[in-house]
Amino acid sequence: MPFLELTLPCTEVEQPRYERALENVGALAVTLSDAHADAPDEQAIFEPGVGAMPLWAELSLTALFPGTTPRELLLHALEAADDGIDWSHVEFREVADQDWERAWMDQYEPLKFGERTWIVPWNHALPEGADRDGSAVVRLDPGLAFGSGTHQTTALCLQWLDGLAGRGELDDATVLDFGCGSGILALAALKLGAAGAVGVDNDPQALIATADNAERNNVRDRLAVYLPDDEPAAMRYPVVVANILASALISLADELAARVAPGGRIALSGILAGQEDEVIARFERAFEQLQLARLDDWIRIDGVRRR
Ligand SMILES: C[S@@+](CC[C@H](N)C(=O)[O-])C[C@H]1O[C@@H](n2cnc3c(N)ncnc32)[C@H](O)[C@@H]1O
Repeated sequence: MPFLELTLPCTEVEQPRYERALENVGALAVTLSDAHADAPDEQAIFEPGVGAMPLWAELSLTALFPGTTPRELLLHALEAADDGIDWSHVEFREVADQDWERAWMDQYEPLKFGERTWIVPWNHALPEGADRDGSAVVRLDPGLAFGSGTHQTTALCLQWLDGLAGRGELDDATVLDFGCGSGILALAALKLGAAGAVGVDNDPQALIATADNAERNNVRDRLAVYLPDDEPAAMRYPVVVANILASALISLADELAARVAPGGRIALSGILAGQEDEVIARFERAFEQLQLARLDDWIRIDGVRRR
């Protein structure tokens, strides 16, 4: 079935409001990308996903509607949904479904993180090295959820988990993956020795992708998935990883801190270089030994929950 694709520029601040309006008028999927990613390579790095995050300074928001949707009617509906937004800048084009959803996966190759962590596309042969004893292999089909391993923010979290495993700090732990997307981090933690994992996401499609990937990796019985309000509030985790936007980390700081057991560890990702001080300022009361790691323009902050 062909789709009608709507694209419009937006800023990180505008993004949630725009996304809400698009979803309210029935968008099948809403995706964000770098407004200046013209080169095919950059487009390939972008991971399509319902509820994917704004990860760049200037964003382009793209929404998908059934191909039969009349454009004029859609614009009227958007104005009715939120007349405070200037919808005159939207652009339309028709796309075939395979262009939209999965074309990028043709370039998806196995990836190694740290000493032993492998992310291998579900349909790909196991690469040399991944079959060695001690390797932790996650078989992944991100589907429409964010989290294939190709984004720097995910890579920073996988490297962190791999490092914890190297020091035996995941053994028997239950890991909370807040903003689980495809489930990539929760699954990596399980493969690296965690006893259990909990994936939380506010996008129901991400929870489906996470559960499917858990089945694919034969760890479904050790992984629970929840929408944020359903996750048992009394749980305290020795290891928490949250790869969401800096602004979301800042507003969720107290909630996330409350989830980490005293002496437990947290890694925060999705932070653009330049945003780290603001994030540290919100987390330093609850966490000590804060450390920064950087990959390209992206920062990871990790720390230990004060006792
Ligand atoms: C950048 S993706 C990370 C996916 C995966 N954990 C990874 O590292 O690749 C962020 C995920 O967080 C989810 N998310 C964003 N804000 C959230 C919130 N306030 N509560 C729960 N999930 C959220 C999004 O739906 C998305 O799946």
